[in-house]
Amino acid sequence: MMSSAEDQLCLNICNTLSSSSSSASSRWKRQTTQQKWVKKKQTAEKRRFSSSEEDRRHVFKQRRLQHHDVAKEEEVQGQTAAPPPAVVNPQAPPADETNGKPEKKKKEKDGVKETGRSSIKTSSLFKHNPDIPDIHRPLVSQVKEKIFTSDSFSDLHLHPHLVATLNKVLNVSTLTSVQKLTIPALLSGRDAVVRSQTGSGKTLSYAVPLVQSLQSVQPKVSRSDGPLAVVIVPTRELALQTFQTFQKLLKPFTWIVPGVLMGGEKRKSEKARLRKGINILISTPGRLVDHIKHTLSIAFSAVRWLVLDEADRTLDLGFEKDLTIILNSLNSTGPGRQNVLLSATLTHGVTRLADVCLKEPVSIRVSDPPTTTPAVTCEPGSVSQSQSFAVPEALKQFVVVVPSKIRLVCLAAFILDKCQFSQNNKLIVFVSSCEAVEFLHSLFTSVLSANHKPPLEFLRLHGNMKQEERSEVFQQFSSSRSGVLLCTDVAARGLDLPQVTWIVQYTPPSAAAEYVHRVGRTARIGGTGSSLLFLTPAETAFISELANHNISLSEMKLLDILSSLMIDDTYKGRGKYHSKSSSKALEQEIRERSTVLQTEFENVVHLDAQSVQNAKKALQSFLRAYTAYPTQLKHIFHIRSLHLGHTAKSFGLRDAPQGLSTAIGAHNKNRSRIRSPVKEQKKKLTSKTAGGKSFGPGQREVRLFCSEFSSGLEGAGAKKKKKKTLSGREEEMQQLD
Ligand SMILES: Nc1ncnc2c1ncn2[C@@H]1O[C@H](COP(=O)(O)OP(=O)(O)OP(=O)(O)O)[C@@H](O)[C@H]1O
Repeated sequence: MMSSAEDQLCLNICNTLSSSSSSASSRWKRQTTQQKWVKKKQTAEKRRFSSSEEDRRHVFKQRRLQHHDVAKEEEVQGQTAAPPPAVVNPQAPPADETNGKPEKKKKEKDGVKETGRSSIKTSSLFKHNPDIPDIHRPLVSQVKEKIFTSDSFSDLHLHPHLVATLNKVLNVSTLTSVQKLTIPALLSGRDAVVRSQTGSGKTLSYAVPLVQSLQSVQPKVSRSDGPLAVVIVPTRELALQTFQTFQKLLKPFTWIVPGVLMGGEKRKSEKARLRKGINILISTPGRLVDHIKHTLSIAFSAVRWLVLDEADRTLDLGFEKDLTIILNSLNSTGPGRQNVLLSATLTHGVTRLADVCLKEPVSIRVSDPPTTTPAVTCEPGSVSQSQSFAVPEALKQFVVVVPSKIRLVCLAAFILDKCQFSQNNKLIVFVSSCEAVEFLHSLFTSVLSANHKPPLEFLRLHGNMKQEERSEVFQQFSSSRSGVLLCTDVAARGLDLPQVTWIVQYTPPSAAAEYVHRVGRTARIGGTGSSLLFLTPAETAFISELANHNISLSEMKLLDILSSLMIDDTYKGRGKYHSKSSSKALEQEIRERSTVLQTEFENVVHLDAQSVQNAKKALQSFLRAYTAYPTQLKHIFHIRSLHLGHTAKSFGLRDAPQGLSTAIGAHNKNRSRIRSPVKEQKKKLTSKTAGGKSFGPGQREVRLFCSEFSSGLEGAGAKKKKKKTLSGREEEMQQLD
């Protein structure tokens, strides 16, 4: 029979299914939940039993050990008047009152209660959460793009060695839709603005005609000619990837030399390479500007191609200044050149840029618009203003609505489900700041990796890492078959990482376009993939915002995700649950296990002063990034709607930290909400280009503050000064290049 304390405990856990959970549970299809996790468990078991003999022995050994430990623990508990179970009723009399141990009394005073697991502190995870609203899913007609055509590269009258290289080295023979439209247009000498969905082969659509054109130049191109083509891309990793593509394409044309310039590399060695001669110059904007200013040997007199890949990003976040310098420099010396702008998200910014630097461009758009217009358009003249975005057809898009407090556990449960209990999943998790990436990386490595066999592999990528490490991680994740990459938006654009199965947006993107690029890291070139967007109950209007851009999401239920904690007993609750219990009991056990996991996170975070400090830093950077959402999304993502205490929990902090208010904004003590951080910046940016035309008013206040692609070579003083005014997201953006 249950003791009265246990009865109380049970009651309390049911009570903790308060507001949010109760409304969720009323919608919760009980049978389905139970069936779902039983099925999950069976699949996981099956997988385990079908694995190698060694693995099997290992699993059994683990289980034996666990049973042994549990038995031992029970034995000890039996001897020491049984401490309370894993989750404790906060209203129940403190443990020390029953056994009178002074040590426990002290911890109670600190607002921390002990559980059955040695020194596990409880966390009221399911209490006082906001209701999870019913999701309104507007009707959306998704924009579709056909990826492949029936034509092949050999139909394009390219140099036979180029076709052979495409077939044998790059393993491609059939043209994609965007390649079929773009390659002939560029071969005919036209400027072009190209929009097609992520992973549809845009790189080859400009790289093939560029190489075809340069290999035919007579007399033959030589290094001393300097740059004949300049390709601008927004991030270092993308620069590296693009450079590697050119290296492959140029195998038969050894006299044409590609080269890459990017922040983080040694400027001196780049200067030396420029002196020797680079014919196809791939660069991030900030570093190119740096060389324009400081490297005498850089000369653009022979440039006949300018490619701006991810052109809308190139214009985002106040980077127009760099682009103006580059265009000025090219215009002042070069002959007539061909210009190409590409992106999966053609926005008004790109249209303005097209007006400025393109001559009668062909507008190439591969899409089946939501209206009845033709499936594929290729028209000269004006560039499309459309704001509807295409996402890969085989991409399954999900959203989960999670109260702030439960976010961390929900992410962990999702990762465990995909990486521990299923096979061959490769996940990218997007987070809004470098510090938050660091925090999650170290927390998950110490809790999730340590608790599971084989250990889960977590990698991280963000702008505050040394370039060497960034490249290493990029290559490592590229070649791995499974694992989790925690990253900032530094990995959102253009990266072609093979076999990524899930994209998780743990913090929502700053715009629908960014959403498209993030999810575009999976389901590439006709492949399958899935994505999951985390939103808090206050942020669900973002679903309608995405619907405005023809993006439709299906809902994944929070409890479904958390139920993966039932698959094995690593985070077991009180241990009374079995598969034949009621579904109410199942929900209760899921919540208990979630609480056990959250408690483990909190224990690790509170292990020492340094790790508490790291969690606070991560929280602070998250809050700062939150203030950087653009004005038009502030009604969805406003710092005021965040609950500091709840948000702190998602960083493993037991309480809302003091002293954040000066950096983030005053902390409203009554409501525990965060006040608006800074007065919204009203000034608009209008920068002039070489042609004297304006790119138009900047849409984001952050444009005023930063040059996203700064090379990091400015004086330390200048850097320091800038930092004072930047938000977390902006700081991260500064590190992109
Ligand atoms: N014709 C083709 N046949 C098969 N694979 C191709 C073809 N063209 C390109 N690919 C492959 O498709 C993948 C995606 O190509 P790419 O990176 O150029 O896409 P993208 O449209 O630029 O994507 P994003 O918008 O995300 O930058 C690459 O691995 C590339 O090698």
